[in-house]
Order: sequence, then structure tokens, then C-alpha cells
Amino acid sequence: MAMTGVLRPGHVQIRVLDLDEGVRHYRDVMGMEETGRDEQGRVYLKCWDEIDHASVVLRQADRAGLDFIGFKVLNVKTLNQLEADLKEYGVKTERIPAREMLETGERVRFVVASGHTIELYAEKAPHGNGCGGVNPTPWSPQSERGIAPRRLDHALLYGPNIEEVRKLFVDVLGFTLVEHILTPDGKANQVIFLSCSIKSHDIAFGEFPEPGKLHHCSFLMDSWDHVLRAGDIMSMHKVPVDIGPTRHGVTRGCTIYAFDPSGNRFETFKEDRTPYPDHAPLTWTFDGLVGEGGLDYVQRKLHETFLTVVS
Ligand SMILES: O=C/C=C/C=C(\O)C(=O)O
Ligand SMILES: [Fe+2]
Repeated sequence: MAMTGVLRPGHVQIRVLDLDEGVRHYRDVMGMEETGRDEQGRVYLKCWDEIDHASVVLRQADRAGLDFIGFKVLNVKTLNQLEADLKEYGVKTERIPAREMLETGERVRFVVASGHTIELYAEKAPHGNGCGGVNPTPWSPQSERGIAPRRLDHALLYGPNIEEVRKLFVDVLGFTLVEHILTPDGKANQVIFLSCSIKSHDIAFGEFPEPGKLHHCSFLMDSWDHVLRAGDIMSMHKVPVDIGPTRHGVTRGCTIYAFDPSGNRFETFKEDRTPYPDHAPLTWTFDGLVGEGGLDYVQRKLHETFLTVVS
């Protein structure tokens, strides 16, 4: 947890072109549990080992992408303090009323320099993970349905001005820069990996001319084996795979990148680092992205789509 009380990415609202297709993907292929639908027609889903009501909200729209990503913070006191800190830093914030999102309290919403909408919230009703809270089981039957990721893990967002975004997340929200990929001239950041925990990243930003773009939302798998099994299930459902199975040199994460029916990239990801905030950030040169396997460690090749395909 960041010293400022930001816990984790708690929800993403993803735009899908066809709601039924989207639900079939996240519920039946990914194996997430549908936990609700609201009067706006949005569909709420959660991963099997998440406690809170939902981590993915699907909204039907005429263009794919990410409406916003929300971070859960420790409590209401922390939420109020962070809103004050954001305002003092010069960020314009707005309050989204409680229950605008099912089972979720007030959200503090703001737009960062890359054009992405970020939210902070303190309250989301628990739904449970099927293991129980007293003498719990180590897993639940839901953990065997479909790809069955443990949780929503992180997102990589593409847009301009990521240096300004880095400063905000580090100086105000208390995130740590864990790894970064430099631009070809080595003078700036191409991609930054930021953590509010001891994960390799809770959110990442890549420099990109168009604001507000989604590179991928990522879901945590337990092992290489589970990532490979996810690949089998993607193939069974003809899910278009983008990169992998492979390991990223950056973050060491074992990965498959693929696309949902709307063309939103998602990732099945096995974490393999536990960086603490006192660790110095790891640096990747741009040619390290290719030559040293930064993107694809096994094949040591750059997949153009990593730099160009967003939703
Ligand atoms: O070189 C690119 C690395 C991308 C890393 C991830 O998407 C990840 O670690 O989840
Ligand atoms: Fe990722």
C-alpha cells in the first residue's frame, strides 16, 4: 500500500461495442463472475479471488477503450486527504455520487495529463471469493471456470505527457517508479511502471500521441502453467492472440496479450517480482526492449503492435 493509503486498482470501466459479446468474453472465456447489472445497462464482473463486488464494468459504446480506472484507498479519511492533496497540487477533481456505480461509494475523479480519467474511492461492498471468512478453503469452484484469473492486476495506458503523470502519481499519490523504458534517444521515458504495493506495477503509462488510450488491462494468473492453460482456452474460443506466451524482460512477467471481441487488449499475467519502495528503479534502454528481451524475453523481438495498437 502506498504511504498515502492507495491500495490497488479496484475497478476499470471498459467500453465494448457489443455488450452480449463482451459479457460472453469476460464471463465465459475469462471465467469472471457476473455480479450485477445497473439501470444504465452496465454489466459488473469480478475475478474469483477478489473480495469486492466487481472489478470490471462493461459499458456498451460505439468505440472501444477505457472510460476510467479506479483505485481503492484505505478509508474515507484517506480519500478526503488525497482529494485535498490533489487540489493543492492544482488538479481539478469532481465527486461522483455514491451508488452511481453499484455497491460503490463516492468516487473522486480527475483527468491526468495523458488524457486518462482516474478515480479514487474508499467503499465498495464485499461480495466474497467463495472461500469463506472463517476456516476458509484455499480456493473456490469459481477458480476453475474458464481462464479464471485471481484478480484484475494492472493496466497500461497510452497517451502524451507521461512525465507529468509520473510526477503526479509519485509526488501526490505516493506510487513508486519500479521500472522504466527509455525513448530511443535515451533522454525521456517511453513507458513507466508505477506501483502502490510490492507488485511490479499497479499501473503503467506509455508515451503516445493520442490521449486517453488503453494499451491493456491485465489479469493475474498463478503460474506459468496457468498462463499456458489460458492460451489453450483462448485458442479454443478463437480469441485473437497478440503476443506470447512469453516472458516480459520488463517486470519479468509471464504473459499472453490478446484482444477481447471489441479489440480491447487484455493480458493474462504471472507476476514474478516483489519490488519494495526503497529499491532503485530498473532501467531499460529502447534497444533493450528488443535486443535484451524487454518486451519478449524468449524471442528477443519487438512486436510492432506493442507500440501501435491501442483502443
Ligand atoms: O516491454 C514491455 C513490457 C510490458 C510489460 C507488461 O505489460 C507487464 O509487465 O504487464
Ligand atoms: Fe501488463
